[in-house]
Amino acid sequence: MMELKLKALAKINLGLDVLRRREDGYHEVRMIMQTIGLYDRIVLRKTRKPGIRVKTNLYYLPENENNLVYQAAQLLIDEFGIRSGVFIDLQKFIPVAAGMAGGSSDAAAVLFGMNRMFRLGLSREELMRRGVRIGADVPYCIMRGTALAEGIGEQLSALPPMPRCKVLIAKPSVSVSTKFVYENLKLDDATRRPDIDSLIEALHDGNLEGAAACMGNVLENVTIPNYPVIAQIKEEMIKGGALNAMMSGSGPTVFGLFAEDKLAEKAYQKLRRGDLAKQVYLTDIYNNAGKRV
Ligand SMILES: C[C@@](CO)(OP(=O)(O)O)[C@H](O)COP(=O)(O)OP(=O)(O)OC[C@H]1O[C@@H](n2ccc(N)nc2=O)[C@H](O)[C@@H]1O
Ligand SMILES: Nc1ncnc2c1ncn2[C@@H]1O[C@H](COP(=O)(O)OP(=O)(O)O)[C@@H](O)[C@H]1O
Repeated sequence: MMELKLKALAKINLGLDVLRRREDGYHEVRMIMQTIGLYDRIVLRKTRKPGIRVKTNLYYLPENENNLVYQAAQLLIDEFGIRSGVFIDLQKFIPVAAGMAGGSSDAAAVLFGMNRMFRLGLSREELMRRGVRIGADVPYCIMRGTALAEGIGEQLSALPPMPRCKVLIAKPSVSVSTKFVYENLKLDDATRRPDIDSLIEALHDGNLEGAAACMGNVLENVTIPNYPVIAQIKEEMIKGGALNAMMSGSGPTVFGLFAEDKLAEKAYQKLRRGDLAKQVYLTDIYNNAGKRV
């Protein structure tokens, strides 16, 4: 197999709670992860010339070892002494630095693809264990679907799939670094925390409205005071009929869940015409096979 075409799907966090700060600066989390239908396209090609070459359609993304796809390829080349080279063509559609695990999902796709291309024989779990060296969200991006993520995000348990609904995505043009958000999170009694257990219960019941009502992201305590546009987008989605709307990951992307396709389409058009967010998408919930539910 000389060439593989891969899709790297984005995620949203239906719930995100932080339990404590560890000695090494990382945080122990409890998050509900969900794959959605927004994706980057990756073409992975085997080359006779050794080494890794990366090409992307976004001028501001690195094409060297700072790109997470480069790191994913390097990891397997080193461990397995792979002698051919690889060319990775990365076409980005997932908003960058947005809280949607775009880079992590690209890395996950390359790990998955190289495992097949070079017949390394690694199981999904073995790939996941390697992925965490690249980023806390990489193991989940290999697993996909609906999952509870604990530890720093790498301890995963599958959950019953999120019921079908429309997902409206809006990314305002502000940049927020994940590191900044975690560093500025205060975990005192005044902090509003989501109830992750109730969210899990609603998923077990297949209850969309119940799950939406339990959504919450503790990191909004840091980002909303700094970027009020996030709260404005949430309000607009809820006014437009969303069951609920919330920031994904460390932000600044906001997503809204809609039970009715028509309302979702209307809210999508309105946000696209307005000026709260430049990048606006309407998509669906995806499962762990990378298919729409
Ligand atoms: C917030 C979340 C929620 O899914 O996602 P994004 O907003 O990035 O999509 C994740 O916890 C982000 O995971 P990821 O983006 O893979 O993190 P990494 O690259 O490993 O770490 C970036 C920085 O975030 C902080 N970090 C990350 C994960 C974690 N559990 N605790 C942390 O404190 C650390 O300061 C670290 O230096
Ligand atoms: N393949 C990649 N896609 C996107 N960003 C990447 C990639 N490789 C490295 N990066 C760097 O990682 C940073 C955050 O990436 P991204 O995964 O999009 O955000 P988030 O973790 O918020 O979902 C960017 O600033 C970018 O420079």
